[in-house]
Amino acid sequence: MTLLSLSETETQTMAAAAAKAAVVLPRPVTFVTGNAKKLEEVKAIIGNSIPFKSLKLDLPELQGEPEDISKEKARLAALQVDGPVLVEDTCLCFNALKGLPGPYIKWFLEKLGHEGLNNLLMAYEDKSAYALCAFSFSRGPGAEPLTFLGKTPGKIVPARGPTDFGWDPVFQPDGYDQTYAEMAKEEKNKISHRYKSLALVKSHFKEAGYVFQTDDGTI
Ligand SMILES: Nc1ncnc2c1ncn2[C@H]1C[C@H](O)[C@@H](COP(=O)(O)OP(=O)(O)OP(=O)(O)O)O1
Ligand SMILES: [Mg+2]
Repeated sequence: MTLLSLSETETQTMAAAAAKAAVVLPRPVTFVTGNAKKLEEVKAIIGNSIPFKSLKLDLPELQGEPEDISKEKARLAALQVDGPVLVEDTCLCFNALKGLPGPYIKWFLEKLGHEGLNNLLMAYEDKSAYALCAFSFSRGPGAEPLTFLGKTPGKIVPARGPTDFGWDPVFQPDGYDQTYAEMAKEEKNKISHRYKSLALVKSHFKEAGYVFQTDDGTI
């Protein structure tokens, strides 16, 4: 048998090449979100590094741990899109409340507003919190999603700055005098929970070397 006559190094090289064989994705990655502001940030951070389009869809979210919610969103999105997808779920976690509201921040914010979020911590001296972003990527229906987590520590403060993006006015990242809302977009996009998890997504794409198929060949 030919294989038996190969040296150990040659066999290893072949195995490494096979493992590195490029995975072909049938189309660009669709980022599925119902949140226009999120999309804006993702576009600004990803740039041209990943062939990418978007779909406005508010996917149902399972209850549970952030990573599981994000993975399940990716499974649902892959079925809807019938192709490769990227989704994101954001949590705002208060340390005094052992991580809550966490993934439920959207509903807490909607019902309680910025002042209400501050009031939740009134009985506690510890105002520290962290923003957690979980991106999940699925290659398509049935493929197990990969999850990339980014975390930015900070504290909850009375609202300051423009109020056009969710809880940004009440979150002040550690090492800064400004809230997320007060910071310049470019500055925020350099340190945010979303930036950190997207950096992991980008390096995964670089390592995996996915090949994207288009109607007239591959890109
Ligand atoms: N800097 C921020 N990054 C992400 N979300 C933020 C930020 N500031 C405020 N939010 C809000 C938007 C939502 O109310 C909540 C995050 O909930 P999440 O389910 O991840 O978003 P969403 O439902 O608006 O979009 P999606 O359709 O992607 O789930 O936090
Ligand atoms: Mg949502």
